[in-house]
Amino acid sequence: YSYESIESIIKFILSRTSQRPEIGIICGTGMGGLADILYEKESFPYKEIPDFPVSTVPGHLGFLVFGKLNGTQVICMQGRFHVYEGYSVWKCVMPIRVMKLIGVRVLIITNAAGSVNQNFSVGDIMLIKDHINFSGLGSNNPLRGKNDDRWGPRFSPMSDAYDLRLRQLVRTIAKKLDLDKYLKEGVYCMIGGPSYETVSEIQLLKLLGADAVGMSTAHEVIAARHCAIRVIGISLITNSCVMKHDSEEMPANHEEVMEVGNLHKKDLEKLVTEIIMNIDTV
Ligand SMILES: O=P(O)(O)O[C@@H]1C[C@H](O)[C@@H](CO)O1
Ligand SMILES: Nc1nc2[nH]cnc2c(=O)[nH]1
Repeated sequence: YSYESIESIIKFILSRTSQRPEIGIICGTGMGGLADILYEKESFPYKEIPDFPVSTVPGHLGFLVFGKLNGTQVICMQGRFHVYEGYSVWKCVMPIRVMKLIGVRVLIITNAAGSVNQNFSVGDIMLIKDHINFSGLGSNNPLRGKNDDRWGPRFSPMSDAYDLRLRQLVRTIAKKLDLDKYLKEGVYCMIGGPSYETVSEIQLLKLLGADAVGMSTAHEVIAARHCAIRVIGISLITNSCVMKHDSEEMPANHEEVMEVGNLHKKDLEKLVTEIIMNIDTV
């Protein structure tokens, strides 16, 4: 997508809504309900937006939702694009550039993830402090190819990808909401998927310093930071990864992932609502 092609997508969308949000949300698997916290909603099915990919994964509805929360305008991706769906990594992150041109300054990225850290429990919320972009370390990076300086520089730092002050805000809010017992902080590792990890792969990720593993987010964060959008990353721990060979534990499965997403919907809604209401303070 050239800069100009994103501009023409923007033209299509903005001619159909007067909302101009500065805060974006990406809903993880089973967390599409996050859009329910908005009112005065205007929803655009991805399939009706020119040049937009479509959602193919259960638990990702496929709507771009504009709406308000306590007077603050928000744009929400009810469904994200994964590389394993067959989309190129640059295509998966295209909506982030759309958000940039709409005026988004802060992006709250949520995902469902398996726990690698054995101190984490299903239902915990992991505030992402860093990521390991497993597939991106080779060359599957969303910024690969000719750089357009209108988005950002050729070489983008990532050592400060997950905004420190916003993380402090999330911690404070979690405490206030009495969610701090569920709040963990850690490193998210993105793998390509769609197969879940083998036991040996989980052991490897543990050695590398990963606390949770999933199939999204890192590429989105890279695209967001490249165009100077500040990022909050939140993983809902939906399953404990099997750490030992020949164990009787239940293998990871997408039904469980979606179910846990649904079960902890209210906690996430409360947290995200309060974050949005206080974002201007940092
Ligand atoms: O879109 P997210 O990262 O929340 O979804 C995770 C990764 C896979 O898409 C799916 C596996 O169950 O959940
Ligand atoms: N790769 C990966 N993605 C997930 N998404 C939700 N749970 C998992 C998991 O265990 N592994």
